[in-house]
Amino acid sequence: MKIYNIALIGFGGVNRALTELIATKNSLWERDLGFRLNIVAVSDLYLGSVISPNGLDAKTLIEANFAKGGFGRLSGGSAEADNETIIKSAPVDIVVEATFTNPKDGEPAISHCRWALKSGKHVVTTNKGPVAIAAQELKALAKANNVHFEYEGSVMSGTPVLRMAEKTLSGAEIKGFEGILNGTSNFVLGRMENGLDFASAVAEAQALGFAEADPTADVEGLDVRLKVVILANELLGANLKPEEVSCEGISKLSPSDIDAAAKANSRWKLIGSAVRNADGTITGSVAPKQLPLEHPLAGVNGATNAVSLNTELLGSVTVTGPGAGRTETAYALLSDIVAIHNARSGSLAKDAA
Ligand SMILES: NC(=O)C1=CN([C@@H]2O[C@H](COP(=O)(O)OP(=O)(O)OC[C@H]3O[C@@H](n4cnc5c(N)ncnc54)[C@H](OP(=O)(O)O)[C@@H]3O)[C@@H](O)[C@H]2O)C=CC1
Ligand SMILES: N[C@@H](CCO)C(=O)O
Repeated sequence: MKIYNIALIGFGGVNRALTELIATKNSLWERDLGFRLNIVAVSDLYLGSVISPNGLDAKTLIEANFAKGGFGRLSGGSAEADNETIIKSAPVDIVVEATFTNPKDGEPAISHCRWALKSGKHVVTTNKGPVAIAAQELKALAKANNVHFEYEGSVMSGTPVLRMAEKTLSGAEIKGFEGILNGTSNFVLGRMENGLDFASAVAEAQALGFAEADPTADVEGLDVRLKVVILANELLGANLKPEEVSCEGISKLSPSDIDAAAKANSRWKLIGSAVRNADGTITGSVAPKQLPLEHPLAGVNGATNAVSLNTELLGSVTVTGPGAGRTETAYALLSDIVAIHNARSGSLAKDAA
């Protein structure tokens, strides 16, 4: 049985949810997946950082109500978030990057991933910045250092879309996609249809753990823009940068726009899409669209996301599932670790044969 030592960078909703899963499910994972996870280091802007080579108790990490700088009171702890030292020096196999997504330049998360990969550590992340802005560089670094860079949760939370397409749609010739790719804005639009005002609906999405640290990224479409870039680059072989994707969010939609759509048997949805043009170039866009109720994406509600992949050989293939949520996104991290475990176990078996 394998034990993976891990470092958590950022200890907000997602990494706390992963810690809760570790506290309750390690024995199950040992039996069903063939590994356990051992948290050896944590670093968080608010709480500080801590390294404990033998491992930190996951239950204590969750239940202790640490104050600002609280990790400084632990053995091996500091009141400062010394990410660089933790990432480079902690004796871990996997760095779990779940700090805030910076839609402008992806930092500091890109540096976190770089430091980890250069130190020979696998990276699993739900952070969209490094994947949308620096995937090529980070994948090359991973390859050069014989480690993995995995990021299933960067699109549609724990709902498998990147790995599903890569593993099961090879040869189907994906020509484009359109989807609902932001849980917060979809949730907000639904709450507004029920008569709630925009600000209260955003506050609800924040309380439920769907929204970004700065929810402007959700409602102005910046988060979807990163996801369109990730999907286009991964599934269509594009080389898009976020600023090349046109972007409009939902903040200009008024209650009367929402009512007018309902009277016309339709619904506003924030749609992210990309298409391969006749000349081979790829065009991506993010914009609110008024969809007739019979449209397949019109019935996707709350924080659920869906993406329809337009393929040459299969026609349209639609994947639907949670697009946000703490535990749902922690599952994406687990799925990345399972992928690493299976790939490493497979190559060890091949070496032994
Ligand atoms: N929640 C969700 O449903 C989903 C989230 N994601 C992505 O996963 C990541 C984590 O999300 P979530 O846990 O919800 O976000 P949170 O805002 O709850 O947590 C992020 C944590 O990281 C800390 N942090 C921020 N900057 C740094 C830094 N430089 N060094 C160390 N710690 C830092 C924050 O501290 P402080 O609060 O003091 O700033 C906070 O504790 C984000 O990138 C998000 O976009 C992806 C899919 C779904
Ligand atoms: N804030 C994002 C999280 C998932 O990336 C959303 O609401 O979809």
